[in-house]
Amino acid sequence: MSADPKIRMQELAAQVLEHRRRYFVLDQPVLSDAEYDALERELRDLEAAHPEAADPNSPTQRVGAPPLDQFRKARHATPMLSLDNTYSEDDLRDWEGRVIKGLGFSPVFSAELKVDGLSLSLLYQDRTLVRAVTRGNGEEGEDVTENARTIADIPLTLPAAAPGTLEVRGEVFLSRRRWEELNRERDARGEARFANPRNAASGTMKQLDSRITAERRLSFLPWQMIGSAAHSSGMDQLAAWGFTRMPAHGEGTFADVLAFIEAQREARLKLPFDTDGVVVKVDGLDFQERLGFTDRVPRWAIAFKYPGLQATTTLLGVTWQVSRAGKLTPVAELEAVEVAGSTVRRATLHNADELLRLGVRVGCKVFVEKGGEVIPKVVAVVPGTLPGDAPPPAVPQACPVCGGAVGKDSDEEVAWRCQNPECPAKISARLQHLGSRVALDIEGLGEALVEQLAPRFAQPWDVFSLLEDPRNSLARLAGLERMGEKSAQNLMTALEAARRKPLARWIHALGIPMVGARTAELLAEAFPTLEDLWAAPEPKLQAVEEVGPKVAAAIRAFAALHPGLPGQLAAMGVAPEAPAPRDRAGLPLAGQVAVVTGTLPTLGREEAEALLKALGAKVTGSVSAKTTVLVAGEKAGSKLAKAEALGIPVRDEAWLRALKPE
Ligand SMILES: NC(=O)c1ccc[n+]([C@@H]2O[C@H](COP(=O)([O-])OP(=O)(O)OC[C@H]3O[C@@H](n4cnc5c(N)ncnc54)[C@H](O)[C@@H]3O)[C@@H](O)[C@H]2O)c1
Ligand SMILES: [Zn+2]
Repeated sequence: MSADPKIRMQELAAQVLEHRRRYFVLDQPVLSDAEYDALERELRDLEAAHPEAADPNSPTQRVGAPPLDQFRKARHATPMLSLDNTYSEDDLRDWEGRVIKGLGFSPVFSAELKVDGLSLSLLYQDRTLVRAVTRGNGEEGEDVTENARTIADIPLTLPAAAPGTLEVRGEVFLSRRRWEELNRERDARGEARFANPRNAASGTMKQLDSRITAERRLSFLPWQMIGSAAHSSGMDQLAAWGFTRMPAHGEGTFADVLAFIEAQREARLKLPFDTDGVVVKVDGLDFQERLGFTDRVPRWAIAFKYPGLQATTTLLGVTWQVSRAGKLTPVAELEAVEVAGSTVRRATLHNADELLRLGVRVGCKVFVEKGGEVIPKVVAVVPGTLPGDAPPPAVPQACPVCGGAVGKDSDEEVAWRCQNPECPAKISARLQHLGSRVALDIEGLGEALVEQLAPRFAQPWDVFSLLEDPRNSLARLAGLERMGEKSAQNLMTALEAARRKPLARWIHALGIPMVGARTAELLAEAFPTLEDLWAAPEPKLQAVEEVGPKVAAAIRAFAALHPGLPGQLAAMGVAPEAPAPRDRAGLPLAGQVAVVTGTLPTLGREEAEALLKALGAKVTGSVSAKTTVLVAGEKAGSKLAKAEALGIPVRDEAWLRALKPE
């Protein structure tokens, strides 16, 4: 790196050009966007500080990259520019300042999500799509009309209300899901992964065979209608003519824009596709025209970018974490890197199959991504960084926590598991489940405490042994990390109360494979105590609604593995509260087996089910010969058909409400 600004500018310009080629032409970047943006920013800043030494042909003066030779080139009637962009609110305020200076007042702004794809210009003549062109270098792009025709969101013809000639610009993109699928196909063919959906979309638009493009199911969202009186009204019109409207958008004052940016910071992460910011535009065309353009960008628009969710870093090693039910998950140990404001040192590699497909080797560089999920993940290897000699990381032969054997439960299973039933790692996952809100709801039994407690117990329910010698337990608990006397006392109180929680919660809390909350509830109704459940032979278990041979076998296996459990729990003072079906006799729906389906006019599914239960009915999830009534709403499907076929009476919400005693 040179200290001489002129030489440094040349270095940077060469790097920027090379990275643009990799990104725009090859669709195989080796930097994250944030890393690339930093290079371009440094070059711009140097050029601004040393205008006399700046190269007039610098890439900062140009848009994108030249069009590819494989495609026919087409000129844009109006240049397709880029957007000025910023990561800071201060810069955004400065931009508003310049707009006010240009116009004399602060106008109405529009704000909408910045979809991370590639821009496309669509030309309609006689209300028919005649040409689709990529941005290219802004002056001319690639004619990709055949490929554009395969995109379902792009209308091939417009309704009579639309003008005969029309140019629409917008973003072509791939959903995250399609990107992942596409990468799997590439893995299978030994091709490098696309680092992100944007690269995948761009690669797809450059397919010479439009049948391939069609298979990949690209999407399109418009962000400009050339010539419309205002941005917002143009977008409304396009929506009326068959285009999809940007999912999040709004118009208003500059303060509204700032609020929109805040609101979208997290909300956008729930969308099925990537967005990298918010585009803010002066809404009115007359004002846009007064503000005009620089060589490269309009003055009337700016992109506010959220901190990039991707970074590149070096893979230092692969470790294995033993998670719930003994599953072994590979974890990437990374050279520390900043991603969206926090330091990332570890990222998930999902499972052994994905690890293999990703093709990582210790020492290579990887793209890591922090999306909507809590745990960052490794998404792809940075092309050209695989060390030649390192072997692929292997699944460990022994459990890294307990040293127990590692295996798969069945051939179809993706996950490798520790086979030791008493592995402390498993105990901690099961203890966490036991205390979770859906199970015994033991307040204070959080992750940090569970981690510390688990190694002391052979089974999760042994946590109740703490109640045997409360004084001693309190002292021990209070001595644990992040615990004090008060929280120790609270935990003891919560444990005491949990001993008398309903039987259904207890059955669920034990962690019997295949027995969820709902099955537990049905079992609790059929077997008033744990002893009864433990003693039940398979046919008796299968007589319970929703319990098939697999679930019955799982219950039997669990009981066989822990034969003394009901007695052991009773000895610790556990006395689950049995459901009270006996006093149901007088209720209007006593003895009925009900199923709810479809959308009811006012009641939610859970509310309707709760009401049915309160009225004495048993509620199940599927229609069978045992069902005595089906409560159906709008859009009821196969359950309704089945009930009708079986001659089961079908009722509606009004019927249910009428039964309810006021
Ligand atoms: N990783 C790398 O190596 C590398 C290299 C080069 C460029 N890049 C990335 O490419 C981008 C630069 O490309 P750019 O010049 O196209 O700028 P840009 O993508 O940041 O912004 C301009 C583009 O935003 C798109 N856009 C999406 N939603 C829009 C909306 N609602 N309204 C208007 N436009 C909208 C349009 O296609 C427009 O052309 C940056 O994100 C940069 O990080 C990365
Ligand atoms: Zn283990």
